[in-house]
Amino acid sequence: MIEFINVTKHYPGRRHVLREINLRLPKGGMALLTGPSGAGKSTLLKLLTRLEDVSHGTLMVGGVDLATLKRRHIPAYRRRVGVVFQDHKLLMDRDVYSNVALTLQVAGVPPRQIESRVRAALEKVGLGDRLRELPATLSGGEQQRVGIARAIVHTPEILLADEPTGNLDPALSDEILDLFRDFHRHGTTVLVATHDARQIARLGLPALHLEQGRLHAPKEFS
Ligand SMILES: Nc1ncnc2c1ncn2[C@@H]1O[C@H](COP(=O)(O)OP(=O)(O)OP(=O)(O)O)[C@@H](O)[C@H]1O
Repeated sequence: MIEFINVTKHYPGRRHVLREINLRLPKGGMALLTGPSGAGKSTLLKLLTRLEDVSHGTLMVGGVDLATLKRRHIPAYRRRVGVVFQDHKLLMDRDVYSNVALTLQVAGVPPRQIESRVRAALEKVGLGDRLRELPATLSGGEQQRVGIARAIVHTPEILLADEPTGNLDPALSDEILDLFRDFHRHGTTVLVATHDARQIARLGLPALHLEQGRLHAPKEFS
């Protein structure tokens, strides 16, 4: 469960970016986060990953109050929350396998577990036979799949994505968003920020709409 209770966020020297957000996204639920550029979508996702702190209010994720989460517990928390970015932030001089394995190595996962987990994650995104290729030899959609494999290799409870199809053509966008829906069907809580009106209409998923820092959500989410 993700729960925002009267959450407000402002950056130093700026007026409020998010205002009194109230939201309950149940465990295993999926929603799209929509709204115009600058509405605060990325900021809301950054609060969930503890890249930014809440200014006022309470944010609970899977029973954890993020305001009181100790710095030393942040890495363990982040393993419970996978994140996919628009520009996938891959290491271009490392192959597909290494890009995904690195996150397990950094987390101190025993080396004998790493190979099977990386292979399983890459299988899930349809890249099980591309392990030794460099990102530059993959299409944009395939690179995004590597980013998704990296986000799910810890089998997170929650998967967040910030404009994951921003650079992709419509067919590839469909594939990527269908992949997120598959993870949701397997029990992962999924929140995807997008301003792609076509996807919003096609997926028929609940839309949480941000406008000038205010959230407009269907009744069951508030
Ligand atoms: N680190 C920061 N410091 C100060 N202001 C910021 C910071 N990050 C974002 N902002 C401001 O907060 C507002 C919301 O930005 P945010 O990136 O959350 O919006 P968004 O809805 O994700 O936009 P886009 O769709 O263009 O990515 C913007 O006015 C932005 O300039």
